[in-house]
Amino acid sequence: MCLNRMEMILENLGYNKVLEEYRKAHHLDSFGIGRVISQHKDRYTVKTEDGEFDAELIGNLRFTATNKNDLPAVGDWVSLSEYDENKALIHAVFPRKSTVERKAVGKLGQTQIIATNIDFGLIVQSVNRDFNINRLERYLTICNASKIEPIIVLSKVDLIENQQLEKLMAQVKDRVKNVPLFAISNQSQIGIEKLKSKLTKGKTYCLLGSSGVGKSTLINTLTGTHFMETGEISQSIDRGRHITSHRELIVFENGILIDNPGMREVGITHNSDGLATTFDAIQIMAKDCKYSDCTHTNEKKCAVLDAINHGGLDFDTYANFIKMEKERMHFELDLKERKKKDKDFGKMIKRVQKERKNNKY
Ligand SMILES: Nc1nc2c(ncn2[C@@H]2O[C@H](COP(=O)(O)OP(=O)(O)OP(=O)(O)O)[C@@H](O)[C@H]2O)c(=O)[nH]1
Ligand SMILES: [Zn+2]
Repeated sequence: MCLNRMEMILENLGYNKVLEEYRKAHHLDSFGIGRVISQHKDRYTVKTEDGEFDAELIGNLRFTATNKNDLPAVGDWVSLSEYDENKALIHAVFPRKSTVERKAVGKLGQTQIIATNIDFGLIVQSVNRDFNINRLERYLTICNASKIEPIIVLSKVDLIENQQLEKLMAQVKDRVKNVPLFAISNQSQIGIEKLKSKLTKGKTYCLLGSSGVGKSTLINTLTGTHFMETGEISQSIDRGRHITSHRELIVFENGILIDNPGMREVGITHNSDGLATTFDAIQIMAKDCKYSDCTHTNEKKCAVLDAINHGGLDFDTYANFIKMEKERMHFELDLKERKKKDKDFGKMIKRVQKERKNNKY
């Protein structure tokens, strides 16, 4: 297949056939196409074949959005038209292949999109203070729930002895099966080339992990640039985030990287598939439980509890599963409650409207 220049540039940004077909089917050919690389409130930076645009939504798009999550987010493909030098209007958001979400802080049962159209999640965990397999499983669950392929990156390996690293790697492999595992150091550059060779042009990688594990530094190491301000430099300014040169989505020769500055706390939302995939051993065992709605906590003839008693299931894995399952149930309850509130509110509005109509003469 012979690609023209536009297609080449867009393909490096992650553009593909599915998006092109959508564009044709929805008669968006007359608009330009680009990818949202950063967002500041209702302003977006959109990267296109002609460079970067400062873009806003056309009014219609803003008013027809039923939910905040319908609006563009970092990673989205959009149709746009230029109206001034480097200024553009966004007319449409393309359907998303995947979204990474988290629980919206302080908002009952609501989610907030972190990034969209992600192919892989680079779960970064540092081998010193941050190392925690339960948390690793939590991030794996988020990936699985979001239909994103996980890759585990143990960082800061310069801080420990080789022997200790081998022990940690064995621990991870023991609990987490079939997920690629890399050990790297931004400091000594160990493992960087190996990780880089695993990344592919045109694929989008979202960095996930606690604050301070070295995500921004890893982006700098991989791209060989200083796109990201890292913790050390910017600690004095507003706890280290968002300096103006900051770009949330970065294109380099081995793919597209999205940093994730917001990932302070990771919560499990309503998608139960994520838990099932992460804990598929438990899910398979659960088929043998006597009750189909078994909670695996106190039931008789529970295959999962049996497995623990007979050494067929690691207790820590089980405990982590139960903890996250509880969180998921809480989230679901919150969601139901919010829906009910919305419904009650809708009824109230209707009633008031009716009363107003009846009072007119
Ligand atoms: N020893 C060592 N320190 C590192 C390494 N990589 C990063 N650091 C340090 O760890 C600190 C945090 O690094 P960042 O890259 O800012 O971490 P981050 O994950 O992006 O943090 P947030 O932006 O808060 O999410 C900085 O002081 C880095 O210099 C490494 O490989 N080895
Ligand atoms: Zn059971």
